[in-house]
Amino acid sequence: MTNGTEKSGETVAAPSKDGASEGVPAVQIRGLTKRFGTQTAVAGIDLTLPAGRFIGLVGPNGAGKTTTLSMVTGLLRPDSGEVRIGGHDVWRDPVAVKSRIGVLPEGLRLFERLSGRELLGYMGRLRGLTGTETDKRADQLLDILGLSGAQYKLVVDYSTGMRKKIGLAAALLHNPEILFLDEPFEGVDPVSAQTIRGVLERYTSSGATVIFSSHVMELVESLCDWVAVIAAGRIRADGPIAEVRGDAPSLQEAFLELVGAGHRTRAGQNLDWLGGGSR
Ligand SMILES: Nc1ncnc2c1ncn2[C@@H]1O[C@H](COP(=O)(O)OP(=O)(O)OP(=O)(O)O)[C@@H](O)[C@H]1O
Repeated sequence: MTNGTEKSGETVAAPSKDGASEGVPAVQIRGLTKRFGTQTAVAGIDLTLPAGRFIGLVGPNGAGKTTTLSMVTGLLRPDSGEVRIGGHDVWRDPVAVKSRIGVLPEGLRLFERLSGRELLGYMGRLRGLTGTETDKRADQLLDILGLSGAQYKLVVDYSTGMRKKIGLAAALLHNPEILFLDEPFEGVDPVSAQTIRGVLERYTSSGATVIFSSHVMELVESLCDWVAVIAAGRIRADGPIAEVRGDAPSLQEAFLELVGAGHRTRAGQNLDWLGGGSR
């Protein structure tokens, strides 16, 4: 149930005091599909993700996580289906959607010949912030993400973890309502991971929504309060973590059962030639 109103087929969010949408789900996906040649990457996804949650999208390699996130954020056109962000259709109302979201895509392409500082300056202008506001926010983000010392270095010379962090800063600069992150912790050292975690927890504690994809179940279990499990382009389970975990001892165990990979955990038994001893 929402407290939004219907207007020419569009769900309009009832604005709260701070202008955020109340009651309307962060993301509503209906019948989403995508094929690449004969390969079906996303095979008809229906999913509603609530606002104000820390949400993990988990699934094995090739499950369709990146393809789904790319379509949800308007980076890839679906073959069929519909996506609404905060009640706005991603393809019919892209400006309303893009002003509300921040995205850290997989394999993020950045402007390599700008310094980290210049990149944030450019993103701030693109997002309609004043120079003064952009500078203030950039200073704070660079500081908290430990990038102040590297702010004048060209992005092309950044390490993998530094690229994730400057990408995150760029995605957060305009204070979006919903943040989409594709594998934000991959290639990130434990100290930087802790920093990113702190920033995201601060962000969600004030009512914003984070949706991120990951393979690391322990991370999802400790960070998220909501999870969607995807395998072979379909949603296998979604809901509050405790509900999806059910009676399983951990989310990892529940995940292996849900994606039908329980038997593969014993697959190493067949590799009797591998390891020390005869060559
Ligand atoms: N541009 C493309 N061209 C052809 N096939 C693609 C393309 N993008 C994705 N696929 C295929 O679609 C399927 C889903 O890929 P996707 O990258 O969405 O999975 P994923 O869950 O993000 O995987 P991973 O965890 O390994 O990153 C895979 O079988 C992949 O090979």
